Amino acid sequence: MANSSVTLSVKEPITHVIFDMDGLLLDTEKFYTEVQEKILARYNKTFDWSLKAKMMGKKAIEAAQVFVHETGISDSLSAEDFLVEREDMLRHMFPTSELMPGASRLIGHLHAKGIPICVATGSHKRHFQLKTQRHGELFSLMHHIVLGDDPEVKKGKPSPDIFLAAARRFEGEPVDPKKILVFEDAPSGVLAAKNAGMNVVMVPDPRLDRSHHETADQVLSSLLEFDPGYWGLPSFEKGEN
Ligand SMILES: O=P(O)(O)OC[C@H](O)CO
Ligand SMILES: [Mg+2]
Repeated sequence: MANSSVTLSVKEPITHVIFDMDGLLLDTEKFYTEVQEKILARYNKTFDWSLKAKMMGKKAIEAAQVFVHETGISDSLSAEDFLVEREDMLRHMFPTSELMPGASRLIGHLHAKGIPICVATGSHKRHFQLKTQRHGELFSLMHHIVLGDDPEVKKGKPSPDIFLAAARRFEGEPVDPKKILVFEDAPSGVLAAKNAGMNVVMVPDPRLDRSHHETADQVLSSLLEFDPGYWGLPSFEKGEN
């Protein structure tokens, strides 16, 4: 993590914000973990956080390839068959998705202050619809949403593709990446934001190895801890929630 004593005088004030979705705005990473634990148990193997760290944030097929190869089950289960099997369980779980603490307050605040905000998620369209079906009002505050199966997203995170596509879709002149703040929970997402030349606040699951924190500009244990003023964004009003 960068030295927190760095002051605003050497940092461009943030004008635009990009949010990751799974594990950052929505508490959906637990569904992937549960399903992957179940599948691996069949092969007498356990799913751990070092494997989770390599999969999270990625496009479905990219994560699936990591899963079958890293666990050594690729001769018995192809990445494509893993996705079919996983899908059957996930589609029942996703509609129950809940917001992460502080997500609603932060999105509402930035929107009310006129800060352009958007989502950049590795999730594809069908999963996005299932996960957000109870949260339409909140997601409607986003200027735009870039999904993992968007034609402009050639490669998933840690490629910068998705964040560069998200930046291009804001109104007006091209936005300097140094003025964009990305919120991420996944190591691949943090790297993608840095590869795009952007600032990144990481809100990692506490079970993730701390070595993954080092690339982020700031690490928080919850969105509730975020101080907009530190980044040159409008501060929360007293009592705002
Ligand atoms: O974290 P996101 O929103 O990029 O989503 C990526 C996958 O769908 C889940 O890890
Ligand atoms: Mg995520």
